[in-house]
Amino acid sequence: MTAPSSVNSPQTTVKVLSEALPYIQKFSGKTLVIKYGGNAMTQDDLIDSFCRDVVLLKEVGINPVVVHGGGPQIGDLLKRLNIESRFVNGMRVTDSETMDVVQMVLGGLVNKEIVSQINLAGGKAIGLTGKDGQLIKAKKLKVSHKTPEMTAPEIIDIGHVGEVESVDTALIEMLASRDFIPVIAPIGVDAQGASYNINADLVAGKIADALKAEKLILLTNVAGLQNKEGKVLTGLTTAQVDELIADGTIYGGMLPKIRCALDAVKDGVQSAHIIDGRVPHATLLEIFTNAGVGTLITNQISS
Ligand SMILES: Nc1ncnc2c1ncn2[C@@H]1O[C@H](COP(=O)(O)OP(=O)(O)O)[C@@H](O)[C@H]1O
Ligand SMILES: CC(=O)N[C@@H](CCC(=O)OP(=O)(O)O)C(=O)O
Repeated sequence: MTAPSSVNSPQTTVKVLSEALPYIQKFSGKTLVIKYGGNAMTQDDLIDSFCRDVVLLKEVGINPVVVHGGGPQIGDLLKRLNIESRFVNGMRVTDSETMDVVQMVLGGLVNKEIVSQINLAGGKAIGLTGKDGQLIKAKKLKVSHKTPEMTAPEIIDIGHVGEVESVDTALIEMLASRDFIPVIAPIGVDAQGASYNINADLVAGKIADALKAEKLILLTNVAGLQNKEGKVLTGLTTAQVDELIADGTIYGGMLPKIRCALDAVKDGVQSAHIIDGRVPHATLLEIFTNAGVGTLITNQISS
């Protein structure tokens, strides 16, 4: 039977596999925290290719830890329930009713979809929110807001939105050592048992810090951090990032992403990458090739 023309020749396949060898050797035994954004999981085939990539990583001895978002999926259900979505500095204003929806969508729908797809691809995924085993201890986030007209920033209350206080790395390490792939929804809990909605980028960054991960990979729905002309920027310093925020080039959902990437490399993660999750197998392309997809942030350049 003749192979379809879209299928690579055996030579190409073997070349690709052979090129992956140094990367497999470099990252084997290392932990990679991969944040899968809600905007990159809007198509079934993308979820499927992402989950297959995660299973492949585990099969070659790398420890993937998945943290997922689900902002658009929360927005869809809120809309069906006639509840308005509002954001301040890229964070969802979360009243009690919204918090219920956040828990249903992140801890239920989205988490179980990823777990199920990883398991179907042959992996052993375990889904957790930060409440399970008190994995993510959180406290209320204080948001300061300033418009050009204001002389000083004001602190505003955006409801049940949290920030990470601590991460139970022992639980994640125990799962990873038994061949499980942890799939974590960004919900935290405080000492009184109150739940917090936490931006998934911030959770991924803190988990990468706590695990001293080799890489933090943030999959989103853009090619990387872009300038106003749409060019992907890479190798940015903290000062350059501050300028891009001040002039409005970086806004909304990119704000927590770039902040957590800078913090992660400052705190010991080797590199952080903002990559295009709409590209099939974007994760493998980032890890196993020299292609240099998206925006790379390392500690050498982020001071
Ligand atoms: N400078 C920038 N470069 C690229 N994207 C940006 C930039 N500033 C803001 N964004 C916005 O950030 C979005 C990604 O963040 P977000 O919507 O939270 O995605 P995710 O669900 O992947 O976390 C992009 O779709 C884009 O609209
Ligand atoms: C406080 C806050 O904004 N929480 C986010 C949590 C989900 C998330 O971060 O999803 P993405 O990664 O897909 O954007 C939210 O409610 O949308």
